[in-house]
Amino acid sequence: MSASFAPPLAPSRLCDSSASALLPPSLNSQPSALNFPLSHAPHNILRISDVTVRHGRVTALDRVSVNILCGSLTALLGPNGAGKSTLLRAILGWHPLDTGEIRIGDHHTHHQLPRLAYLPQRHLIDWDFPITVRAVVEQGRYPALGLFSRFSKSDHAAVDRALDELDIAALAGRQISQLSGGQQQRVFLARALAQGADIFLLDEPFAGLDLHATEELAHILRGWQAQGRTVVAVVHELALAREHFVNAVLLNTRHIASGSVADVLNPHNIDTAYRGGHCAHIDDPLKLIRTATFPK
Ligand SMILES: Nc1ncnc2c1ncn2[C@@H]1O[C@H](COP(=O)(O)OP(=O)(O)OP(=O)(O)O)[C@@H](O)[C@H]1O
Repeated sequence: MSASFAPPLAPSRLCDSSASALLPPSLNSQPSALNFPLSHAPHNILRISDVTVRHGRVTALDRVSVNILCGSLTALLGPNGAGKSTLLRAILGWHPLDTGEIRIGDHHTHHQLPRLAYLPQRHLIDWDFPITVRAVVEQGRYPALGLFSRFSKSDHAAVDRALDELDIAALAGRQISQLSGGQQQRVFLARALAQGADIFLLDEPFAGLDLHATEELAHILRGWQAQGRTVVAVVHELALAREHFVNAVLLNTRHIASGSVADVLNPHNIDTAYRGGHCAHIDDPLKLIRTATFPK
């Protein structure tokens, strides 16, 4: 099954031809924050067609087709083992595809990797590693540097802008181990931003965040979307997806549904995704929907 959808909000500014004129002054004065040319109209920035990924004998994705519109804010949902992380990693080119193809716009992903920024799951990051906030954010510039290249003024400026945008400039000298979970998450988002990417693949960015940090992160992601950045985030809580996201993709090894959050998270789709797959222990999908519709 294939799906293509437009966000219900205004078209992405970075995705249309008048983008630079519409950008907020803070971004207009920061040309190197975005390293990629602006296109002429909203379009499908991620084109995932008939993708199968197997890990040995396990089929993680089975002929999944879905398009993600440029400048959209999309929650990627599904039960444990549904293939969400595999899909993000496949987009990054880290898993060979058994069938199908993934394109960034009209191009193969390997020509477009600098456009993609990835936030791994929290547990994959060594938070005790002795490194400062600024040094983590500087890592975002490394892929663009040659082997022995030094940081240029524009690299330092990109790091400064990312620290400012995530409001963590005051923490630049601190060790990441000394930060709260919400602050740590901002550091890694700043690293992604410093890279100059315009497509953000975030694996469970809300995991472990309290209500306040969740609200702050959602605010940041909505801001990115308003600026025309494309955000795809793995989300486990349906209520969170309903409250903070515009679009949703529901997976359970196969594509179940995609479109606006309201359309995707209906009882039928949730039942199909969570009962039909690995999560038969969820005995009341309607309860999930009630929770999703009326978050406490
Ligand atoms: N490196 C690997 N080797 C073998 N099997 C893997 C590997 N990575 C993932 N899998 C399997 O592929 C399937 C999809 O895993 P994936 O991590 O993509 O799911 P997920 O939806 O992200 O799950 P979760 O919500 O629990 O993080 C699972 O059955 C998982 O056990």
